[in-house]
Amino acid sequence: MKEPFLSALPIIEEIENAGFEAYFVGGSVRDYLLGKKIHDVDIATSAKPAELKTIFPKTVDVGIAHGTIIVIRQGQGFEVTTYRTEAEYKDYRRPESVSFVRHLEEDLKRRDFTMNAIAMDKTGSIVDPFEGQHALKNKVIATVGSADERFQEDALRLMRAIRFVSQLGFRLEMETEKAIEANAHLLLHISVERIMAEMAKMLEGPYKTEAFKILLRSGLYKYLPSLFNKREDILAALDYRISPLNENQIWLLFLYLSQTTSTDRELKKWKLPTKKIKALTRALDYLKLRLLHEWTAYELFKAGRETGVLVETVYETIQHRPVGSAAQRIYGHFDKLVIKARDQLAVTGNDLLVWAGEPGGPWVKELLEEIIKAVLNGDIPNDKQEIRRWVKACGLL
Ligand SMILES: Nc1ccn([C@@H]2O[C@H](COP(=O)(O)OP(=O)(O)OP(=O)(O)O)[C@@H](O)[C@H]2O)c(=O)n1
Ligand SMILES: [Mg+2]
Repeated sequence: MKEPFLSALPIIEEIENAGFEAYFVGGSVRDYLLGKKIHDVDIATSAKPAELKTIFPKTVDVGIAHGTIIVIRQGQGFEVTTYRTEAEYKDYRRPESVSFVRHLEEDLKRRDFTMNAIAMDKTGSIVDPFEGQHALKNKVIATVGSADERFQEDALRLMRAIRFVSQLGFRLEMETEKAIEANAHLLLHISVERIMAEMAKMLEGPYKTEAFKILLRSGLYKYLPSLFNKREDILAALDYRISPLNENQIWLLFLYLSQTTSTDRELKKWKLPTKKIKALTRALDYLKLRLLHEWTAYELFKAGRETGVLVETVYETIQHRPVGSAAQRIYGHFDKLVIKARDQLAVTGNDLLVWAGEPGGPWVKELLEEIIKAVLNGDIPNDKQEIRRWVKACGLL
């Protein structure tokens, strides 16, 4: 067995030594069987949280009502969850509390998709009562048992199904897709934060074009917080071009396509971090300029490298051109800028004050800006005396 399972093995062994069962479950087993990179291992056990606490001296309660604790071993944390069932799902969300059960199969039965309902013991043997391996082999996403029931237990699974399409390129089994359509409205019961977390993963997936198609076809898009939710026309027009774009690039493309006049409000509805909202709003302004003309040295300097790449990539997408060389082009442009940061300018605000012999004020910042523009545009070299001469000659001082 390999990492990261290897370092979690002692946890399973200690639980077994205490007379209980424990298995690797969920995404780690799925990704392992797919030969993909494994993020975090989840362990499911027949031991209840209180019993786990007698086995392990160091634990952290993270979701004890859901039966999840973190076991700390040699400074590393492992999520261990007691077998549980769907007895008390309410309001189409994860339940407030759960009923614990003693059999693995009962636990696997209430998981979302067959590919996520596979368990693996400490020797690497697979327990797969719902034919999850078959689904992996056939690249199919299918719910465990009744699709309506699974989506009604936790409507976030509607989004999860589609984000797995985006990440894995699998297709949805027919009943599962029909149930997404029939239950789409239940997404309204799910918090924006949880929807956003799935959306972020969806936007990073290599098969996002397909995911968007299903979002549209199933009608699920109508129940998203904003931006993607009203524009059937835009969603229908998205094609292979969006597949190389990352999350930020897609938000920017969408802001542009939607022609929204209230970027801030639309993005706030998704509860995006304020910093990200600001960055996207700023990028949208540069994108509008870029659509009018080629970057000027001053604009690129003001935008900065990262925003420059973001804007240029989306610009190329809008122009129906491949985005492959956008970043390199911006880096090349940026490298040629006479100054790349304000502190590289040969004069400071203080110099201006001394030259003018006048008290400070907004004029200092304004004049510095004029100088920066002139230096970047190549009107004057970045040299203190030359700048002084230029400022005087222009009558700016
Ligand atoms: N709404 C949900 C969320 C999770 N699960 C179950 O809990 C496991 C772990 O959940 P999570 O870590 O959220 O997702 P993963 O499938 O592990 O995907 P990822 O690789 O993105 O973590 C899933 O595999 C699935 O068995 C579920 O049944 N229903
Ligand atoms: Mg996981």
